[in-house]
Amino acid sequence: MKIIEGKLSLKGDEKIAIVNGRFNHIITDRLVEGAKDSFLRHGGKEENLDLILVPGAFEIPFALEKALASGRYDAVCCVGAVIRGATPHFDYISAEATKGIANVTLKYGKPVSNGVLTTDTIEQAIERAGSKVGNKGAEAMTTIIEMLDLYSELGK
Ligand SMILES: Nc1c(NC[C@H](O)[C@H](O)[C@H](O)CO)[nH]c(=O)[nH]c1=O
Ligand SMILES: CC(=O)[C@@H](O)COP(=O)(O)O
Repeated sequence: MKIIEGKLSLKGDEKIAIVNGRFNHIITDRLVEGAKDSFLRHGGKEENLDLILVPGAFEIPFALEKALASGRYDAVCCVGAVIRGATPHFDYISAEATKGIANVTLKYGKPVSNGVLTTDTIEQAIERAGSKVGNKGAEAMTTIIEMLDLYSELGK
């Protein structure tokens, strides 16, 4: 059986954007740091990495659409932090952000990852932004690095 999977390495010329929802920036700043660190450690060049900032997770799909439509990027890493409050707002924001990212991704056929935290508590978010559970921003970047290599494997 032939197994086809992407390697965790970049060629060095890949142009990647991070789309970050600034809401809960105490958390999302750490997710961006993790994503950037993963990009550089896997062979990416800092001049090929753009950071696109939007107010919150709800606006991520819009920025993702514009970034991919521009043709400037080989892949996009989305990060954000939706943390439950006292009203049902959490359910709507997290659902729309997730659905929006998925819908836009399918439109362009380029690797996109979803590093948007959806947590019940700030503690859970802290644990996923570079402490006990890891850094979901770094994981999201590593995902598109693997997917970029898989795409090139499949395109051969
Ligand atoms: N509560 C959170 C939000 N809310 C803001 C929305 O994302 C959006 O910016 C607003 O509704 C205006 O359109 N955003 C997050 O990223 N995280 C939250 O916890
Ligand atoms: C995810 C949210 O929108 C949430 O943080 C807002 O908090 P609240 O539901 O208390 O207004």
